[in-house]
Amino acid sequence: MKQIHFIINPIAGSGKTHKLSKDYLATFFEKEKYVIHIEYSNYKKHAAVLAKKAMEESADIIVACGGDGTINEVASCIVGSTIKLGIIPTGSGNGLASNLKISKHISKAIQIIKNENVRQIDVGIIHDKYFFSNAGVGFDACVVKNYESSKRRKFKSYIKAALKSFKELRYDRKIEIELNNTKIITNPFMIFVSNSNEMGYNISLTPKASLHDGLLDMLIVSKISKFKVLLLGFLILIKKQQYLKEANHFQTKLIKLTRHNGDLFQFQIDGEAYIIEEKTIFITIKEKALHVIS
Ligand SMILES: Nc1ncnc2c1ncn2[C@@H]1O[C@H](COP(=O)(O)OP(=O)(O)OP(=O)(O)O)[C@@H](O)[C@H]1O
Repeated sequence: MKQIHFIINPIAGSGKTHKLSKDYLATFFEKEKYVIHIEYSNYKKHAAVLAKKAMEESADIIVACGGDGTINEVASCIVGSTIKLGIIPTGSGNGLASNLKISKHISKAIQIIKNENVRQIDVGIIHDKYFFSNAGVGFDACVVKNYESSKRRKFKSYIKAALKSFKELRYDRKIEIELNNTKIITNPFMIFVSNSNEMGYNISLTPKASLHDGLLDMLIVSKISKFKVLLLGFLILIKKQQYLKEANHFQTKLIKLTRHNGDLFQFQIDGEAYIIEEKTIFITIKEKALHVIS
C-alpha cells in the first residue's frame, strides 16, 4: 500500500483547497492501492511540522497543496530523501508548479501525481535555508514584505505591494558579490537568484534558468532611477529585461554576498520574507536533490 499524505494550506491563493476533501481524493486514489492522509496547516511553518510527521509515518508521497511558500516548507523536509513530492498548485503565483508544467486544475494536477512520473530537480541553498524557485535581496524582497501585510493573496495585492515598494525605494546599502572569480561591489536595486525560470503569473526574471542544469541564475540590477525602475517593469513584462544596461545576468554554482553597510539582509525566499543577520552569506546549489512528480 502506498502512503500518500496531503498537506493543505487553506489560505493559499484564492482558497480553492476546499475541494480537496478525503471523499474527493478517494475518487482518484483506489483504496486497494493507497492510504490517504490529509492535514491542514494552521499557521506559518506548520506545513513543515506536518511534513516531518508524514515522514515519521513512512510516507511514500507527500503532496504540498498551496503555493511556493507551502512547497518550500514541505520540500525542505524531504530534500536528499527518496520521498516523492507531489504538488497541487492552489497558491497565488505558483511559480515552481508552472515551471514544472503542473496544471492549476486540481483534477489534472491529481492525475499527474497518480502517473508518478518522477524528476530529480536541483535545490538552491541560501545560508541555512533551501529554496526551490528563487531568492532575492532588494526590491523583490521589499515587495514580498509589503505583500505579506496585505489581506488578500491575489495578483492585485502584488501590484499594490510593488507600488508601495516603489515609493519606499532607497539605496542605502552596499553589497559585495563574488561569483565566477569576479568581485562586484554594488548599491543594488535588486540581487535576484533563481533555480526556476518562473516567478509565477508567467513572469520571469531569469528565462534561461533550469531546474536541471546544476546552476543558479542570477540577475543583478545596480542602482537605477525611478524612471528606469518603471522601464525595467515594462521590459520584464515583455520579457526583454536584457535591454536595460544596468541588468546583468550570470550563471554560477556559488555566490558570496557581503554587506558593507546598511541593515541586516532582508531577503525573500520563495516568496516569503526572511531576515539574515550574518554579514557574509553563501548561496549555492545541491544538484538533483529533490524527487518531484511532474
Ligand atoms: N492556516 C494558516 N494561516 C496563516 N498562514 C498560513 C496558514 N497555513 C499556511 N500559512 C502560510 O501561508 C503562506 C503563504 O502560502 P503559499 O506561498 O503556499 O501561498 P500563496 O502565497 O498564496 O502562493 P504563492 O507563494 O505561489 O504566491 C506561507 O507563509 C505559509 O506558511
